[in-house]
Amino acid sequence: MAEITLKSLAHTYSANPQSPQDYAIREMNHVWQQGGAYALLGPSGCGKSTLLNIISGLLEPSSGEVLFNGEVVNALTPEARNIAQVFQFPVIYDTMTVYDNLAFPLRNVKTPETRVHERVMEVAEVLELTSQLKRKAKNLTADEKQKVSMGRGLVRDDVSAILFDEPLTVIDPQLKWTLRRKLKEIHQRFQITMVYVTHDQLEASTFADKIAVMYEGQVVQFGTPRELFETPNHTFVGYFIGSPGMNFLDVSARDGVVWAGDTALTVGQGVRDAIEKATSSSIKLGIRPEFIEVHTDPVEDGMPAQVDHAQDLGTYSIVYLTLGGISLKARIEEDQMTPTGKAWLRFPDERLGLYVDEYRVEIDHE
Ligand SMILES: Nc1ncnc2c1ncn2[C@@H]1O[C@H](COP(=O)(O)OP(=O)(O)OP(=O)(O)O)[C@@H](O)[C@H]1O
Repeated sequence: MAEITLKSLAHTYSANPQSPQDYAIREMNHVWQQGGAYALLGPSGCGKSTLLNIISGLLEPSSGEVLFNGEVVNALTPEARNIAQVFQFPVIYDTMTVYDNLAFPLRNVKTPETRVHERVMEVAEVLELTSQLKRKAKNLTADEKQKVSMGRGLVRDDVSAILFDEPLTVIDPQLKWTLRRKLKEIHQRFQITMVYVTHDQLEASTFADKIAVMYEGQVVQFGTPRELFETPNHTFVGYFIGSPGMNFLDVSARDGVVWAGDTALTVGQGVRDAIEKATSSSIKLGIRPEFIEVHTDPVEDGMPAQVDHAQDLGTYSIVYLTLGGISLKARIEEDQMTPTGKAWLRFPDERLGLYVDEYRVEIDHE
C-alpha cells in the first residue's frame, strides 16, 4: 500500500506546447494518502484518465515526479509499481473460467494456491460471483464481465493502490448502485488506497471520503463531499457540484451599494467590504439554490424578483427566477408555498461565497 505524491507534475500531448491550454495536466502538486478512498471527478476531457495513466505508469509525464511512499517511480513499469487498474470496459480472458480469471493476477505473482483459493472465494462472494465461478468468461453478460474485471483488480491485497477508470459505465443502473456500495465495503475491509475516476458526482460521493475536482488539467479543489457543496473553492466546483449548480452573479460595488448589473443587492456590510476591496474586474457572488430564501410576500430586505416558472420534482421544486436581468434558480421544499408571478428573495450572508477571478475569497462576516 502506498501514499502517492504528485510533485510539480505536468503533461502535454503536444510536441510544441505554447500555452497552458496545450497541457492535459497543468503543473500540479497533490498527495493521495495511504489507505484513502478517493474520487477524481470532472467533465470529459479535463485530464482524469491522463492523470490515472501517469500514476499507474502507462504514461510518462512531460515533467515532474510521481512518488510512492516518498520514492520516485517515474522510471518504473506499471508491473513494478504494483498497481491494479480497472478500466471502463472489461479486461478479461474470454476462454478462461471466472475462477481462473480472478486467480490470474495472484498466480502471476506466484501466490500459493491455498491463498489464491481464499482470495478468489472472498472477492467472488463480495461481488456475488460465487455461482458463476465455473463458467467460461465468454458466456457472461456485459455486467458480469465487468464484475469479473473489477474482481481481478481487487483480488490482490498487496498492491500499492487500485485505480478505477469509470468502472461502472457499462453496468446496468440498478446494479451500479449495489456495486458502488460493494466497492466502499471492500475499501473498508481491505484499506487499500483507491482512486476512482468518474464524471458523476453521485458516484464520487458514494464511493469517496475525499474528492479531487479536476477542471482544465488542474485539481481545483480537494475536499469532502460536504466541503465541495458548502464552500466551493472555485466557480467551476460550485457549478459542477449540486443539482442544479450554484448561482453566480457578476457584481461590483459603487457608492456603498453592491450592484448586479443595474440591480442593487441587499447584502451585509462584510460582503460589501470584501467586494470593495477586490481589485479584479471579475467579481462574482455565489449562492446555492438551496440557500436562497424565497418569499411569496414582501419581506424586510427582500429583493423583488420575477418568477419565470417552477419545476415540481416531488419532494422539492426548482423555481426559475429573474432578479434584475439575472436568471437564478432556487430550491424550495414541498411544505413551502411555490410563488407565482412575483417573489421576494433574501441571500443569507453566511451562505454567500465571493469569487474573485473564479477563486473563492474569505468574507469577514463580523
Ligand atoms: N493520446 C492522446 N493524444 C492527444 N491528446 C490526448 C490523448 N489522450 C487525451 N488527450 C487530450 O488530453 C485532454 C485530457 O484527456 P483525458 O482523456 O485525460 O480526459 P478525461 O477527463 O479522462 O476525459 P474522458 O472522461 O472523456 O475520458 C483532452 O483534451 C484530450 O483530448
